[in-house]
Amino acid sequence: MILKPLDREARQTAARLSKKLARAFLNFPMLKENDRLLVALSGGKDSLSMLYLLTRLQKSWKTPFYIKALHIRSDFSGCSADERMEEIIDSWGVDYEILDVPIRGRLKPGRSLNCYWCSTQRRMELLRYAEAHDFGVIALGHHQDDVLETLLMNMAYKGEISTMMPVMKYDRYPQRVIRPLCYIKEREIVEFAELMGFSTYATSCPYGQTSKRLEARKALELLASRGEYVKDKMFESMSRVNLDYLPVQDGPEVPSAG
Ligand SMILES: Nc1ncnc2c1ncn2[C@@H]1O[C@H](COP(=O)(O)OP(=O)(O)OP(=O)(O)O)[C@@H](O)[C@H]1O
Repeated sequence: MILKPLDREARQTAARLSKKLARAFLNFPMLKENDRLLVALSGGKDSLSMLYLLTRLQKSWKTPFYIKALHIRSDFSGCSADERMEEIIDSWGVDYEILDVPIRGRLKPGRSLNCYWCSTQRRMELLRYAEAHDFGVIALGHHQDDVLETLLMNMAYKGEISTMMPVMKYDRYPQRVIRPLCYIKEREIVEFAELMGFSTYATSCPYGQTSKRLEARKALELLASRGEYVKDKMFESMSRVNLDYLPVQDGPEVPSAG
């Protein structure tokens, strides 16, 4: 696969998105000096864009860190990347590894494959690999739209205000999981992937998106039809929780209106 040489527009877009990535690094405790960062690479537009932007940022970031990409290749068709992904990463000079994991083969008799189970298996493999190879941080390619869709889904179906965190840790593992694309919109990634020449190269999982996520996506797009700034406002709202104006049970008897 021949990647397009970066033209002026691609360079400008890369610079704009790198600023958003740097903002995420500055606002959340994503990386420490000399961290070893494992980039989870599906081979799709999001994680490929993330890998490119991280390697770009690595050159100018105030403290050094090491990057390696890991792709988990599963034993069912349509969900794994092929040699084109390897060509792209090779052309960027990034260290990477492909790990074969028999996800379908692990299914108990009578159980069928589903999105949640598969991603949990993948997450466990990433954590195990990170632990075995001394990586303190794992980067996932979720972007701002993913974070906001999850916020809407958790409110609507879980009755809870919560979402995917820009930085988090599992109780049983010392690794940090980070989402460096949390300020970047899906539209921006689509544009960037187009300019970079890997937009047509997408892995498509046959078990696809859940209908709840698709509904949350439609709701988000409807809200943002006034302007994409609405997504930034929604993201910002998560750092500006006004408990005086949320009907918290067991809160003060009569909250003060200030
Ligand atoms: N096979 C895989 N190997 C390693 N990491 C993966 C794999 N599949 C997914 N991931 C990681 O989990 C993230 C979320 O996975 P999901 O399947 O939701 O992908 P996505 O939102 O379509 O992103 P992408 O465009 O990167 O495929 C990805 O961005 C990537 O960081």
